[in-house]
Amino acid sequence: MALPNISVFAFILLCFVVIYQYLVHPTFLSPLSKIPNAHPSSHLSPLWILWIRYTGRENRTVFAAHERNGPVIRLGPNEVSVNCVDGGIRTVYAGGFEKHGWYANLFENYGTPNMFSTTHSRPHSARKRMISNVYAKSVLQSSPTLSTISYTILYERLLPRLVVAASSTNPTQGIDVFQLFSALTMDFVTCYQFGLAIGSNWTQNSRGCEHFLDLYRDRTSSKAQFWAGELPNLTKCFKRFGVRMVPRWVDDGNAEIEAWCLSMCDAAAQAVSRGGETQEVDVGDEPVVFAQLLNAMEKEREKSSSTASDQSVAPSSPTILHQQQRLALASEMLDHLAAGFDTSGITLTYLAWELSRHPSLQRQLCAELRTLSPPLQPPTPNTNNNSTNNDIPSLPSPKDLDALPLLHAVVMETLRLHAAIPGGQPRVTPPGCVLGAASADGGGTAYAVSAGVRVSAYAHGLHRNADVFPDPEAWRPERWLPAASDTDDGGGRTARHFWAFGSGGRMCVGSNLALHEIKLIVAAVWTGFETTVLHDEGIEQRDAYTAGPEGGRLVLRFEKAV
Ligand code: HEM
Repeated sequence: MALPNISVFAFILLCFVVIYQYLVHPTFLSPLSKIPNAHPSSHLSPLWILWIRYTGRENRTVFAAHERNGPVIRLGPNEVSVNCVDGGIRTVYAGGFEKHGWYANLFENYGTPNMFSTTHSRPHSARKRMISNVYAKSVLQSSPTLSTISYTILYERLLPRLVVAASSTNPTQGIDVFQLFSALTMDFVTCYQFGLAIGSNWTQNSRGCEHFLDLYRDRTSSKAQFWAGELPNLTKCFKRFGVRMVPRWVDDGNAEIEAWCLSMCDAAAQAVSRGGETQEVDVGDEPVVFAQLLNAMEKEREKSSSTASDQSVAPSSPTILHQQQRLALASEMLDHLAAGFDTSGITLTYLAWELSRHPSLQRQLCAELRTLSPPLQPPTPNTNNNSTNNDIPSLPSPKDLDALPLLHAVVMETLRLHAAIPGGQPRVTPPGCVLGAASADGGGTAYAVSAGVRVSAYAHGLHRNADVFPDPEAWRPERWLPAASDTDDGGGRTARHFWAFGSGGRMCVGSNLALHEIKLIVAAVWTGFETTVLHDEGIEQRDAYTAGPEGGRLVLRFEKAV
């Protein structure tokens, strides 16, 4: 008789524990219970937000939930989202909260961490110190290598293509600029990483570019990212039993991309060692980013081997890299290459789309670009002496380019409305975290949040705050002109809400390179040409972490500007 009583008692106890753990605590007792739910089930289970992510609706849905419930909302039992500056991005990102494991799940290459995928602050800072110098604005603006690369890409690769396109008499013929801009930005970033001789030349190799973009889109497809990023253990477990949540071709494509980047790294390592021996590397062929990281790693290795008690660590030659170092370099390079080309290509595509639909603004921009000395336009044939040689063109100064107000406004407004990374940037709360802000007039609420909670902000939502950006869905570059910013504390509020590059210690390290190359490319296109839209079906932005056009293309017609 005693046994059944014990089992009944144990069963009832178990029910109580389950009810407490999964219902009472998350609903009433957890510090998060005071935060408004994005969905009626958010406090009980992560299933709703997982489903929203799986179906590719996260950015829009989370923003709509913020509109209903305020700047701090609960997405799941252990997850919140913030959509404000004070008590939001200032606390989380400027506060140095560590990255969530989602980054390591998705962004490691060769099974090796890199700056972007590293979750903990200390190893991240060590890597950042090694490399960030080459992306500093002053270094980029004075780099003879970047200047040679820019000249080659714009004058020898891009402008001849545009001249041919603009001389076509067929009014239905155009250029897929999503592909063209992806090619150009890939060429910029890989040539700065590895030098002109090793970096890509996709601006003149559409087939190669198309093949890579196909592989890359499989790698970044919503479903592949969902399984690998959100449910990595389940995905691995399924795979062990032969069920592939991420299709084999995605893994094969990844392997091909990794092999391509590794081959560029190996070639760059050889170029560095040849340069060390002969000092005869052309300025445009210097592998700036790769060499910077390689040298920093070598210094680090020498320092640790001289302090190590075991002095038997063999010295390495840059050409014979240890496999571990070789993969660490390649993982970093592949990350910069991917982070760099896709985001800038997307930005240029939306900028081109908006400009092509705003012809009068296009003409104003053209006039501004023509004030540059020299303007960045196709070389004119030298007719004075009947010579067939063209005048040798040169580039405008980076500082003059950067000082053009309308160009800057057009770029900023595109980055606001069509942020290339509109998705959540997940971090983890430390102990003693408070989110949201109680204002002096009694409005707003501050919430104490326990440690270990996933917290994200989204550029998609921050950039649609109608108090800061009136009529937020409209593309209005004038918001960023000096006259407009005079009206709101000198542009401080708009600047604080601008989050296209993130903020804090994990903010985009390549933002200066991105802005520089984007402005150069815009100047090269719209100084001498006018564009109109031929095909823009599928131009809506994907709802994803990195978000290009749904249709994967935008076809524009190019004509010579008068
Ligand atoms: C328009 C162009 C670009 C946009 C909108 C952009 C945006 C961003 C954002 C939002 C982040 C933070 C992401 C997060 O924490 O989840 C980031 C980080 C990063 N970006 Fe960019 N990016 C651009 C161009 C570039 C370029 C050209 C490079 C490299 C050459 C680059 C390299 C990186 C790296 C390495 C990180 C990680 C930084 C760290 O963890 O310390 N990005 N970017």
